[in-house]
Amino acid sequence: MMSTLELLEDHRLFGGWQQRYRHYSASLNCPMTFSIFLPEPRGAKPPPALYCLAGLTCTDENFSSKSGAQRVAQQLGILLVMPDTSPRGEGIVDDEGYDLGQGAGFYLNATQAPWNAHFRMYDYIQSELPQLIRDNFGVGERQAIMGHSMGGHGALMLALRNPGQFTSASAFAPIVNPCEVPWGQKAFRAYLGEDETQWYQYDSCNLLLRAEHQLPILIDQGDSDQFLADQLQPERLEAIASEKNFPLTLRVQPGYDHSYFFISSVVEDHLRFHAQYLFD
Ligand SMILES: N[C@@H](CCC(=O)N[C@@H](CSC=O)C(=O)NCC(=O)O)C(=O)O
Repeated sequence: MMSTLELLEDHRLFGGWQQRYRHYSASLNCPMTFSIFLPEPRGAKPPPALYCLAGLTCTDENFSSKSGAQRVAQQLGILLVMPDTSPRGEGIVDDEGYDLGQGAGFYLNATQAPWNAHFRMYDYIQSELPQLIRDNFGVGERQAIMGHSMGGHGALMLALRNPGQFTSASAFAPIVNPCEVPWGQKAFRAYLGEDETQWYQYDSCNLLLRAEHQLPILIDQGDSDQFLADQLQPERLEAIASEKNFPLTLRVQPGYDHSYFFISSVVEDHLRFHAQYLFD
């Protein structure tokens, strides 16, 4: 069934258009919102899409209002898709912690009650939303994915699990080994249950160990990030990549923390990185 889009906001921005839509999601079984940046058309070729996944406590509006990515997206001719981070609203189960429930979907398909009624962010980002974007916007075939923190986990995990779907992946301060850190363990136990073998399919370190298909990956990490030691540790993924000759670049940025001030400082590099693979 084709989902109807309700336009919520429409702004001119850097020569393109920043819009926000609501639609009914069959994967999540509830209404969802997403933001999208449409660059000004150039020539007959439609723009490629870059999916931007946000982190814990975020909606689609954190990336759209704080990253500053649209200026370079307009220059390069890249369409940005900024999804919400979970199902949300009345009637959707939640948790009192900021790191579980609404705002903390972890880009997976929950198998455990009560979460499994709505929390299917993996299916939403992997197939439902890209199809919706293709059906409703002029968009090219190529797509790439990036994300921050929990969204960095989502971007890397989705790219590693779906060979050929994304031309490149990048992340700002990602959770790379959720099976081994408190944020991931709490979420995976609640959403996927006690059987840890069910967790591995959503863990980028585990996926990279087994990956047979390569794609270019860029990771930026601030060394003053308050979550670096306990939750992130991107050097774990870098070590596996180096062992496998996988094209992953980890850049450690001195003095930067976990905030959108960090993201906005390096986001231009990420768009230019993806542009190398999104265009002929
Ligand atoms: N409230 C929490 C921290 C929440 C937080 O820092 N969220 C980050 C993403 S963290 C990993 O996914 C974020 O992007 N916040 C929104 C923003 O606009 O900065 C705490 O108190 O520790």
